[in-house]
Amino acid sequence: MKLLALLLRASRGSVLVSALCGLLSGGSSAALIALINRKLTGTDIPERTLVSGFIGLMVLALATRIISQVLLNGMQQEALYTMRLRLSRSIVSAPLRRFEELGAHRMIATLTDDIVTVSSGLMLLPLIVVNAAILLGCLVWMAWLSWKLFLGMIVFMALGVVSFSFFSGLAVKGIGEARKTQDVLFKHFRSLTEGIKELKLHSGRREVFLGEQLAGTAASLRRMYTRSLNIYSASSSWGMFLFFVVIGLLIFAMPAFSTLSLAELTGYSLTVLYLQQPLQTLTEFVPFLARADVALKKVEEMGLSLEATAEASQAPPAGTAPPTFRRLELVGVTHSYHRENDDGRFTLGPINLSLEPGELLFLVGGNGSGKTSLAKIFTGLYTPESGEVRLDGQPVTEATRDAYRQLFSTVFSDFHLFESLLGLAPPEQSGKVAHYLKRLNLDQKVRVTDGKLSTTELSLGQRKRLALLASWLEDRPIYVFDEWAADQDPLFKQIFYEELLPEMKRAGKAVLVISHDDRYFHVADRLVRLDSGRLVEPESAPEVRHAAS
Ligand SMILES: Nc1ncnc2c1ncn2[C@@H]1O[C@H](COP(=O)(O)OP(=O)(O)OP(=O)(O)O)[C@@H](O)[C@H]1O
Repeated sequence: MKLLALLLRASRGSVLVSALCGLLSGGSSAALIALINRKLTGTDIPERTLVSGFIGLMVLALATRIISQVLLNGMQQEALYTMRLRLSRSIVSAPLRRFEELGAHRMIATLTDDIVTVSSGLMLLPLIVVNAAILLGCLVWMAWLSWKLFLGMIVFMALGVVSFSFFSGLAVKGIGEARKTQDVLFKHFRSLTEGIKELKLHSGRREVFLGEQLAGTAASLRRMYTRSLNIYSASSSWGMFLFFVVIGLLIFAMPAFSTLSLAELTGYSLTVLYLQQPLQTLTEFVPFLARADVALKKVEEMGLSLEATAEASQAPPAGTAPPTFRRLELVGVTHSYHRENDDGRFTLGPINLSLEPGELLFLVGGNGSGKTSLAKIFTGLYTPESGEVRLDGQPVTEATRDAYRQLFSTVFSDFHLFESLLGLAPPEQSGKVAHYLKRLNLDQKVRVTDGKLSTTELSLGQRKRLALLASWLEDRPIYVFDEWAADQDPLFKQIFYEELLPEMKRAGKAVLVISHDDRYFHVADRLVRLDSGRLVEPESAPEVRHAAS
């Protein structure tokens, strides 16, 4: 079972000690039953020995149960911790394109739902060990009481296990199918939270979304899980039925066929009855374990699929000065998007383009012409399918790509604003941060304390200014702004194009600006235009200035 393998990976030694304690605990419980049995059916063992044996076994069962559970609790939390971190690292290490293809909704489903399901499954393991040990101990006791009855009992148990496994196999298949549908449900949840305004404003769309799409998927999930759980319930009830058949046979049929004493039969029946509780617990846990197993498989598949494509390169250690450059070139680079079940295919390139320190390069073109995709190749977020990215004449390779990315500071149009500046604003930089906030006209709105932003609940334009602040603090040699000014008011738009960009240029920064603001194209040193993924003849800045005026 995958769950057990997960724990074994966390600590083989602790699993063994814990399993041993669990076995001892279960064994002591079974021995208690044997002792009670003896006492009830009459024995020549002295009363004192029985009482001290009873107390000793009780304490042993308690202590070993606690040790077993405490050890397993520690291990399961350790395993979860490792799993969460490993998966998060795999997500960051996977190529951006792989991440986009898998889809954020799937990763959220795995990081949250699957990991919680695995966690619940792991919590059951200590109880399973203890109950399995009780079962085992009772079986040993029953074999000792009468091996003939024991053989009969084993036949019934085998029948129970085979039929239960058959049915639970069907149910596990159903749970696997349901898990796939759960990904679709998470996609709908994402649309629900991100499209809340659109849904609120249009009752017709809301009803189609909630009543058909979301409800349809939720109903499929309900049907699949109910079916699986019903199969489990039926097979577990069938197990209980077999159980009573055994008791019936013991009480009514056995006396007719065997010479067993009443005391032996009573002892046997008592043990069989006691067995009901651990058996029931074990069968009831199976669906949860099956679900946890499916979830763990999903976590591992996601991890493996991300790790299989993980980038091998390593960035220089954090805190080292950002690298410098003399010339960056794209030589014949191409990129295309393939989508399953979609004939439409967008191809970018081949593109030849260069950038040098102190240069303001504007990248313009219609919607969907490939500007953002090109910026992703430029910054090393996408690997070109063909052609090369060259830094100071040297091709950027798999091994150097992460280090190459450290040249850039970007604000993409779907930027993310972290709540803290993540180490970008140590106390000695506080004067600089205050200066930038004032420059961005945010000093009345936002404070930065211990690197943490007082708020990110701001207008889109203001949030973009904060993203620019982070970018300034990164102080990298190359800046990329993807339609940064699109959400700024006219005054700040002008400040951006006519003050901030020229300042960056004077500071020796190379800046790639993706823009639709033709009023400001004259600011560019060079302007290149993309049309359906192809660079059209670069226009010179003076011509553009003429066209814009
Ligand atoms: N994640 C993606 N998966 C598949 N196809 C994509 C993806 N992103 C973009 N595309 C395709 O690539 C084409 C270029 O997209 P891109 O975002 O690079 O254009 P753009 O020039 O930046 O557009 P805009 O001005 O609207 O921002 C689009 O037409 C789209 O079909």
